[in-house]
Amino acid sequence: MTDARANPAKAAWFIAGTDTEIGKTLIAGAMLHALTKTGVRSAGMKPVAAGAVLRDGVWHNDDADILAAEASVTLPQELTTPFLLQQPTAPHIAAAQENRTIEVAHILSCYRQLAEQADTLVVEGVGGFRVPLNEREDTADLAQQLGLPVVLVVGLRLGCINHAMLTVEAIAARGLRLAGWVANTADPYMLNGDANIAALSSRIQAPLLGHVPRMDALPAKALTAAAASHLNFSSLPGWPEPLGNRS
Ligand SMILES: Nc1ncnc2c1ncn2[C@@H]1O[C@H](COP(=O)(O)OP(=O)(O)OP(=O)(O)O)[C@@H](O)[C@H]1O
Ligand SMILES: C[C@H](N)[C@H](N)CCCCCC(=O)O
Ligand SMILES: [Mg+2]
Repeated sequence: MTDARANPAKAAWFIAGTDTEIGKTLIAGAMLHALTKTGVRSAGMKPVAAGAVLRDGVWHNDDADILAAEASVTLPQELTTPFLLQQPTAPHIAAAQENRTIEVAHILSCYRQLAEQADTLVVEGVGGFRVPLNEREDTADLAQQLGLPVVLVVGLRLGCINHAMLTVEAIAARGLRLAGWVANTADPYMLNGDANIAALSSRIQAPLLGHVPRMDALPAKALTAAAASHLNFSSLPGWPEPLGNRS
């Protein structure tokens, strides 16, 4: 089987999370924001998006729109989000409601086409790391078949240490490289946030890319830029040099 690994020229990362609604899109958007600033062609992919609204005859999903707004190249939504589903629910259920079947093979085909048109790609997962996509496959299979280094977003709240360790184990079990992790404040009232980050740091064998505090509600673009200011992605494999350093 050919897979996305066959294209070594591209730098790309898979954004996984400890759960749904813990900041994957925020961090993926921040990555794209930082990539776009380096001057490379950047694109986002949210291959499976559950929850869409119809505006002016076009189906929109917030995650897909946030990633597209931060990317430096505009690519067709049929490629960046091949499975755009209406209901905000578990994706295999949302797909069944529309008599559709999510196919990882189709996502890989779209990914390869995107990789021809961008230098860097940020691929956001859906929910936690083992969300079913169909009767046979889940998001971990998608990550494995893409073969990308993984960035894990840990949503800081009580219970996240266990969720993070289970996710780290599942990533390793699929032979994937955990390239870095982000501590994102999901619950601003969590007790002992720093001690929780220290506990995670001592157990996760990958660099901490930064700690994003709980920020004020801002428009999506401002929130993404604010998140980026707390993060340093330069240790990620394939991360481009800043514009001024390239010859
Ligand atoms: N550090 C933060 N400060 C302020 N708001 C945040 C922060 N992290 C996340 N949010 C907000 O919380 C909500 C959920 O975050 P986000 O959409 O990034 O989660 P997700 O993990 O991508 O969820 P999904 O599984 O649906 O893709 C969003 O409205 C986002 O702007
Ligand atoms: C709709 C939501 N925001 C996500 N996009 C989908 C999360 C699916 C979680 C499924 C599960 O693990 O039970
Ligand atoms: Mg998201």
